[in-house]
Amino acid sequence: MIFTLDDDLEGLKLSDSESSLQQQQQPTALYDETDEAENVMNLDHLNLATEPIPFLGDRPRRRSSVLEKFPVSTPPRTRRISVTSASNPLGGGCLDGGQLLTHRDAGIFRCLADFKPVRVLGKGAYGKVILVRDQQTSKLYAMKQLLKAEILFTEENDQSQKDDKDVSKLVERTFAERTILSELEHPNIVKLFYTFHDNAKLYLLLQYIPGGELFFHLKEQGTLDEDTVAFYAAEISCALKFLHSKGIVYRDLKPENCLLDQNGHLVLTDFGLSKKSVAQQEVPFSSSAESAFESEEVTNLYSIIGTPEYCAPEVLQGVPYTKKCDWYSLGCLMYDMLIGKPPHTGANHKVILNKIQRDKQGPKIPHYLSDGMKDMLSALLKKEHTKRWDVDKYWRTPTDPKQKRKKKKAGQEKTSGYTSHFIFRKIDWPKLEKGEIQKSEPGPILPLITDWALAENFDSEFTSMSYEDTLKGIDINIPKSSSDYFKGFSYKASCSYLERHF
Ligand SMILES: Nc1ncnc2c1ncn2[C@@H]1O[C@H](COP(=O)(O)OP(=O)(O)OP(=O)(O)O)[C@@H](O)[C@H]1O
Repeated sequence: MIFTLDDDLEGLKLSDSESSLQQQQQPTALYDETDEAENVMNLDHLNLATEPIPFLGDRPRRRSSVLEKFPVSTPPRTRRISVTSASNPLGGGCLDGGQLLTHRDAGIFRCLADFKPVRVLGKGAYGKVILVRDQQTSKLYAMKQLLKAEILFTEENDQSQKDDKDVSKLVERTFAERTILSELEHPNIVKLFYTFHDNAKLYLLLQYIPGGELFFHLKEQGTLDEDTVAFYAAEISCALKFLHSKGIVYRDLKPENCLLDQNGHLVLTDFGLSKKSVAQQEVPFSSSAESAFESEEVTNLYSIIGTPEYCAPEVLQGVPYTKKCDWYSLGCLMYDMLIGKPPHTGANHKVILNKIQRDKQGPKIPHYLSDGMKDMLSALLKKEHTKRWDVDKYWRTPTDPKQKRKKKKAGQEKTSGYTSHFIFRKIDWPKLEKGEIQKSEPGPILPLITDWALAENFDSEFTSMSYEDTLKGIDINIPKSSSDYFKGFSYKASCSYLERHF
């Protein structure tokens, strides 16, 4: 039985089966005949999922869609992540040389036998995330597992390998999460300590964030008050601004990917869909790098990727897009925290895309929100990205009197300083940006944690799952030559990094 929270669909009298049948038979033009011709968009090339979105209780879990514009040659569930280099500029080890690492390698790398499973924390499209205990140190980690077979074989026929070009592209993208996370250190971004692989899987050993998903807390509380939303928006903004300054577009912001740490601070996880722009890869973080990034707009991306409910319209349209798509997603997430659902929902992804396209002025913002919050949401949720607030550019109000602000005309992009917005009046930005608030003050929601190993803030749907299968070798006949694809995946954070964070 599929439900939708969406008012527009509530009036439909069709039974579920009729409704989904009709949706599948509908032509995929987005507007009806009364709409302007230039706004009509054909979605056939997107190979959109029309299967129902899984519904769990009051709040449905949103799955990432991974779709490509040119062409849709691999199944939509195939992980599509992209990065052009697997190098590690921060000095972690990378020595596996392509052999199948089922053994510990001279004490440098870790292997599966080093970790004892405690319980399942979550499940994504490509495997489970398991809470594990390091047998040597008793420290807890979140172990994310990715099945190699998902990357190497097509979904229609598990025995047929994809062609070489396809596979190497997908493998390259599989490195993205490992590579991007190994280069980052930010209080609101999850830390990566080790990666390794064996015959069947790739493993990422991440910092365990015990407060659970924001999704879990939203499910419990329904909605959050404006001050709480402003606080989390500020923490997410710090993380996004940091990522953008490194040339990384996050692309999958949603409550399922926002975790709360033990002090109630927000930590972004799941960088599987993130993308690092080519031009930014070797550029260190500096003001000049930032301005080069702004002027070049090098992150013109094309992959249709993310979770439709939180995706910017330009991403869904398959036209080139930039880091601004993350600010639209932040608007969707804030809307969700305030209202209890993202701005556009529907029984399947196609319905959601149609609604976003139909909503010419952007989503309707409820009248009961404060004027400040309405102003913020409307600036972030501008459908036309050229009119959307360029938060990276207008992060602070300029102090230089020569940089006088032009008066903003109605409908135009906002040009005032983001951090000075009224909704952030209680945020101490200098302390937040330095990571001092994250260390010294509790966040607005303090997760209940009696014992870290109990994972009390994670859905029992996952914590009650069996993990036996996830820690056994899987008997999959992966050709030996395929091992080369994963050469360089194993990684260990530098000693100083490990010391700083444990
Ligand atoms: N570092 C962590 N600490 C605690 N829990 C985590 C951590 N990383 C992930 N999880 C849990 O596991 C879930 C799935 O992780 P993640 O989103 O990285 O997997 P995925 O396969 O990429 O998922 P999806 O297919 O939805 O994109 C998260 O939503 C979260 O509940």
